[in-house]
Formats: sequence, C-alpha cells, structure tokens
Amino acid sequence: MSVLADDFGREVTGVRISLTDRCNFDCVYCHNEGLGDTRGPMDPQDDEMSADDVVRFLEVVREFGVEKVKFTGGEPMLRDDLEEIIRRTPDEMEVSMTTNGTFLPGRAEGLVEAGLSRVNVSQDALDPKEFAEITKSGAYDRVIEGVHAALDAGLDPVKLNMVVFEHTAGYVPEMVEHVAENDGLQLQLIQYMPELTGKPEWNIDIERVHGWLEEQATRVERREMHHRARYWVESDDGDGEGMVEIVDPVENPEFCANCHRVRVTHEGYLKGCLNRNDDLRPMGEMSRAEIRETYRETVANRVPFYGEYMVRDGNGGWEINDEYVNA
Ligand SMILES: Nc1nc2c(ncn2[C@@H]2O[C@H](COP(=O)(O)OP(=O)(O)OP(=O)(O)O)[C@@H](O)[C@H]2O)c(=O)[nH]1
Ligand SMILES: C[S@@+](CC[C@H](N)C(=O)[O-])C[C@H]1O[C@@H](n2cnc3c(N)ncnc32)[C@H](O)[C@@H]1O
Ligand code: SF4
Ligand code: SF4
Repeated sequence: MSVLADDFGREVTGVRISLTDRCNFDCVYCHNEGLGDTRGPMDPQDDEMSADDVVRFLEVVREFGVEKVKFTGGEPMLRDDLEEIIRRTPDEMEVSMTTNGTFLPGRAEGLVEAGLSRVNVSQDALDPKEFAEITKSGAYDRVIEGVHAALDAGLDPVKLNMVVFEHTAGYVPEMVEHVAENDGLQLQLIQYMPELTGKPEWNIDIERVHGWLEEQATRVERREMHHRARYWVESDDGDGEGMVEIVDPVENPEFCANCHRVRVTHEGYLKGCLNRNDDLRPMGEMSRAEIRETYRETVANRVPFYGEYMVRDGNGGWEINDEYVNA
C-alpha cells in the first residue's frame, strides 16, 4: 500500500502517539496534546490503549509507508510497558520519545536496547527554583540526571525542549550557550501555544527570538518537517557549536502546510491535528481492517489548522489567502 496524502497534498509519514495522560509534573502551561488538564500519576488508567492496541496500529500504518513514531503523553515513561511497546514497534520505523526526563535514570539503556533512537527532554530552565515554579515539581536534579543518562546510553541527539513564554523568555541566551558548550545536546524552542491553556497574557513574540538567533548564528537551515528553522550557534569561547530549532506553529500556515503526522490519543482515538478535537475516530480495539479504514478516513479529512489562511498558488504550492490578510 502506498503512502496516503490528504486533499492538501500532505503525505502522512509519521504518527504521534500519546501513551497516557497521567503525569508526575503539573507544568503551568501544559496543553496535554490538546486534551486539557492532566490527571495525577496514581489516577485510574483503564482507558489507556494496551500495548497490543498500540502495536497493532503501528503495524497497520507501516503498511501505508509511515516511517516514524513519536511517543508522548502525559508522561510516556509512566507506562511500565513502554520498553515492550518500543521493542514490538515495526523495525523499519524510527522511534523517538518526548519526556520530562524523571524516569530516564535506570531506564535509558533499556529503552535504547528496545529500539529507541532519539529523545526530547523538557527542560525549561537551568535554575532549580525557576524550574520548580514552572513544573510545580522539585525534580530538577532528577531531570538533569535523566539528560545525562540519555547521553550515556548513546541517544543522539538529546534535544532539550523549552517552551518560550513569559516565565522563560529571559533564559533563552543561557540555554543556547548551554547546548553550544555540551556535545550531544540540541535545543528546541517551542512557541507557547495559548489556544489550549487559556493564558494569552503569557505569550511572547517568537519573531524576536528568530531575530536574535539570526544575529548569533553561523548557519541557518530549514528542516523539511514543518519548515522549522534551525540555527547553528557557536559557544562564547568558540570551542563548541549547538543547534537550536524553533517550533512555531501558532497562526503559521507554512508550518501546517508541511505537517505530515497524524495523532493518537491515549484512549486510542485517531486525530488529524493537535489543535482539533472535532475529528476524533476511535480505533483502539478494532481489527486491522477497521483500523485501515479509520486511518484512511482520518487522512482524507485532514485540514491544515491555519489552512483558512491559505490558497493554492497555481504552481502546486501555497500562498496566503488575501481575503484573510486584508480582513
Ligand atoms: N500545533 C502543533 N504543534 C506541534 C506540532 N509538532 C510539535 N508541536 C509542538 O512542539 C512540541 C514538542 O514536540 P516534540 O514531540 O518534542 O518534538 P517533535 O515535534 O516531534 O520534533 P522532533 O522530535 O524534533 O522530531 C509539541 O508538544 C507541540 O507543542 C504540530 O504538528 N502542530
Ligand atoms: C505535553 S508534553 C508530553 C511529554 C512530556 N511529559 C514532556 O513534558 O516532555 C510534550 C511537549 O509539549 C510542550 N508543551 C506543553 N504545553 C505547551 C504549550 N502550551 N505550548 C507549547 N508547548 C507546550 C512541553 O513543553 C513538552 O515539551
Ligand atoms: S511534564 Fe509534560 S505532560 Fe507533564 S505537565 Fe509538564 S508538559 Fe505536561
Ligand atoms: S495542521 Fe497545523 S496545527 Fe494541526 S497538527 Fe499540523 S501543524 Fe499542528
């Protein structure tokens, strides 16, 4: 079977699976992958997809040429069967995970053995006090240990995720220097998404961060995925270099036009877009044939979230819809 594409020409080559909505942190900005408040780690978990459900889904999408899977949550490492899920993921797929890092010490090596290729660890600050205020947790030292455990286990790169909003914007330069000085680390600056948190006043203008990085960078590239900008920045002493990527989806039609992933909620609903909950399709306990059909429907119904701002340019590309620019 060939790779499926939606009506906007976007082929689906990746899936992003939330394995749980439980979490041991309570970050002040958390969007929980578009599903609202997180539950505590000890709350009931009988609505989560089983390992069998996750693996069956992955085997089906692999038939459609899906190459990559990202495991996320909630905190995906609260799943005791995470290693099993990764081990049973089809061999041809690249497996990555986004985690708060707390549980990496003691488990990072096992995850690599199971087949994990990459990890993103959320680290919004280098200062334990600030970190505790943002995450509502005192586990800063544990997260740093987790980052080291990931590097020691051979995960490469280890990306540090930092949400840029009112509480963190001032710390961007020191985080950039931190990854420039330390081999194996990269920085992913994530634009704060106010739609899902109800705190628009925390927003900052991400263009200012782009502008500052352009001045610092020796090299700038665009990644294929979402056309995200990547800046290479030297350390202050000139001995090191770090890569800084900006994830800026908010009101960004170019980002949506280059979106090649579908998502799966922890209960096993397929959805075409992080920001949309009006196209949820259950597929958790379905047969392979039913999952194939559900996947086809989800892809066929995908719409760029900021797509109303876009029109075809007549050459197979996209341009901003004047109607909206002038509105
Ligand atoms: N709106 C929107 N936000 C996204 C999308 N992809 C990533 N993000 C945001 O970026 C955050 C971090 O994503 P990660 O899971 O760490 O990273 P990733 O996007 O998979 O990127 P890589 O690991 O670098 O391949 C997500 O939780 C979202 O806030 C997307 O397709 N749409
Ligand atoms: C929802 S978390 C799930 C994985 C894991 N618990 C973690 O924190 O890395 C995935 C990513 O989303 C980011 N994130 C959460 N809420 C956000 C928001 N309102 N705006 C932008 N990014 C957000 C987090 O910083 C994290 O890097
Ligand atoms: S660690 Fe991740 S899932 Fe948990 S509250 Fe923070 S951002 Fe949300
Ligand atoms: S369509 Fe846009 S907002 Fe939705 S998941 Fe893709 S990039 Fe994100």
